[in-house]
Amino acid sequence: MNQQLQKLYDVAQKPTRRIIGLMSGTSLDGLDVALCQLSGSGPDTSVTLEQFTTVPYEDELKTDIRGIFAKRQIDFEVACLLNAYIGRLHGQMVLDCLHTWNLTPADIDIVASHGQTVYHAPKSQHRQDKFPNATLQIGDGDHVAATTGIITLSDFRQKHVAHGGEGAPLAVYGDYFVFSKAGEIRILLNMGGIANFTYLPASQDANLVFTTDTGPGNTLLDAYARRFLNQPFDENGNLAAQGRVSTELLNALKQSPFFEAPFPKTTGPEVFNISYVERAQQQTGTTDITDADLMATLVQFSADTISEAIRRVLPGSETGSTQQTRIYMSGGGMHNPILTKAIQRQLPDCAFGRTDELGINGDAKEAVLFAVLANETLVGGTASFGEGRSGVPTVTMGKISFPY
Ligand SMILES: Nc1ncnc2c1ncn2[C@@H]1O[C@H](COP(=O)(O)OP(=O)(O)OP(=O)(O)O)[C@@H](O)[C@H]1O
Ligand SMILES: CC(=O)N[C@H]1[C@@H]2OC[C@@H](O2)[C@@H](O)[C@@H]1O[C@H](C)C(=O)O
Repeated sequence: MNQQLQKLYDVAQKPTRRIIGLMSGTSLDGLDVALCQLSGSGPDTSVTLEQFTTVPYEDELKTDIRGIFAKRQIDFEVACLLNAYIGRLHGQMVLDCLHTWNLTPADIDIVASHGQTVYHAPKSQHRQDKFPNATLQIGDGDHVAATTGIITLSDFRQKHVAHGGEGAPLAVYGDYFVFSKAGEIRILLNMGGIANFTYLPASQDANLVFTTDTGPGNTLLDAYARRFLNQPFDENGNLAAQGRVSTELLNALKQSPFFEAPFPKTTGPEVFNISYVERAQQQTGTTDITDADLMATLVQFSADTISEAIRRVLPGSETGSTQQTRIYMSGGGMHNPILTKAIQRQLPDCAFGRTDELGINGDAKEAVLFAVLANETLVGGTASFGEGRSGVPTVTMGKISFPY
């Protein structure tokens, strides 16, 4: 037998596995690297986060990625070069982290690499009958494996699409396996570039679990922070705090068909970008509002669309429960007090916390997710979510790259 195959077989049989989860999100802030210890699978998954760091991206890399990111027309050579380059770079970043943590590649069983999303096109967005849902992540897993010498699982989203999903949010698998608790209605709210949540019923009935994107999280805030402040983001919502919400603009921003569509649904900066905001400003004659007012309006837009989506699953809605719901926040948006306070004001009946209180650092949660997904591919694969009726196909994800 190929020795690498034997190694994989051995890893799958170990009582615990050390898996490094890698996530580079739509904010392009850097690579999240989560070293996890995992045992069990499916709802019996147990995960301990041993180490976590975000390796920041150099400005030049951000510019290169932005050249092709979420754009319908791009320089294809750049995409081709970045696919290999990002794979190698992520591999090198893993090696640097291991060095800092006084570990070697031999201490790690698997790398689980999300790659960099460069385009996301669910059918509801591209509207071309003959084409299925589609999504594209680059940073090829073979390069990660060859650079680190560690067996790598990557490109997790394609199997989800192949089984009728939109390729996202994948968080639902990890959220259900790791955070579901009998007797508690939990909502896991992640606020990255795009916001999404997973609904976990108190019954823990997998058929009732579902997940959806809600629309923009930080993506528009970051785009305008770059323009107005020459900063990657509006730290602590400082600029937004100085502004007043324009109700007319806010209402126009909420007119996207995305918000009318039923759950589950996904989106990205392909839809929610500066052009989208500019069109809404032109329609409402608000092109001359101050930078602070625009930022305040965009924060309110994220907060409203997040809370309006969550409200649809609260007691009194179709779930019929009267229990209090606890919302566990994660992702960079949880550090923006203007955003979180606006959400809390809109959902006064909910209790709020962070996933940190469930043992997983909210900044690390998405990287941990990919370690959980890789673990599931190696040792699980049987957890069923109601035959995909909830948009959560029962599949294992990730392609296997041997280093040699
Ligand atoms: N102190 C802060 N004040 C305001 N915003 C913050 C703060 N810290 C982080 N953020 C926001 O969080 C973002 C990074 O979030 P995160 O790393 O979760 O995004 P991502 O993983 O790239 O996104 P996605 O989940 O869409 O893939 C920053 O770009 C910024 O908008
Ligand atoms: C296509 C893509 O990369 N989508 C991301 C993005 O970032 C947040 C939101 O949009 C989410 O749906 C998804 O990532 C997380 C990790 C997910 O799949 O759960």
